[in-house]
Amino acid sequence: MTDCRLYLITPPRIDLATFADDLARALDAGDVACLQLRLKEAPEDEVRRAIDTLRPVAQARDVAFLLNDNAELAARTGCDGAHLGQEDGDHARARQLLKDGTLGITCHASRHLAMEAGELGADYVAFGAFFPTTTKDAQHHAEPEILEWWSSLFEIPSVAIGGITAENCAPLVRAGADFLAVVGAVWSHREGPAAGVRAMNAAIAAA
Ligand SMILES: Cc1ncc(COP(=O)(O)OP(=O)(O)O)c(N)n1
Ligand SMILES: Cc1nc(C(=O)O)sc1CCOP(=O)(O)O
Ligand SMILES: [Mg+2]
Repeated sequence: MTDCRLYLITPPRIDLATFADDLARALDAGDVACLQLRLKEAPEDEVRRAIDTLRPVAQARDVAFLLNDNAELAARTGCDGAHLGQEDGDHARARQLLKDGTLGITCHASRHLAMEAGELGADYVAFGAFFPTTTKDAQHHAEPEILEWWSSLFEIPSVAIGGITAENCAPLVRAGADFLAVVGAVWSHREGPAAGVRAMNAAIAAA
């Protein structure tokens, strides 16, 4: 029995009028540990409206609501935390702003970046991209060995990301990933997002 859980990320662009219902159906379909709001290129007022609409949907289901890229806005709007990349500002300042909230940090395929993130108090470190992805232009490639190495030495949870699907995720679960972060595997699932959540949970359990 694995402790690995699903970490859901929104598509980069959403239609807020319909997305809240889609999200509720997806979260009701199976276990989801957290939802990251990742609206690339949206102006701040649009991100705020999305937070106001989607945060209650997630939090009512005990799904942690994390904001991509902006720890200050996350702290001001009742989010449970933020996910920051290496180019997303001062991580130490973000740790202060978020107080007890969750801070996740992108570490690509770098042991050095992961140890740095752990030292400044990250709640999880994210490695990727493990597989080709069309969701973003990923510049780094990670192998499952980095998950094995990390989990053998550190207690801080790891997140695996990048092109992960129900079909290819087993080696990442077996290598010790604590969370699998996905966009396409859920939102582009051929039978819809709820089926995507069910398929990911079944694959994690079977790994
Ligand atoms: C869980 C998780 N891991 C990695 C990323 C990538 O973050 P970043 O490098 O800042 O890239 P963008 O998401 O901002 O394009 C993530 N968002 N979530
Ligand atoms: C947002 C993101 N970050 C990545 C990284 O490698 O840091 S890969 C990625 C895209 C994840 O989407 P999908 O599950 O559709 O591949
Ligand atoms: Mg970022």
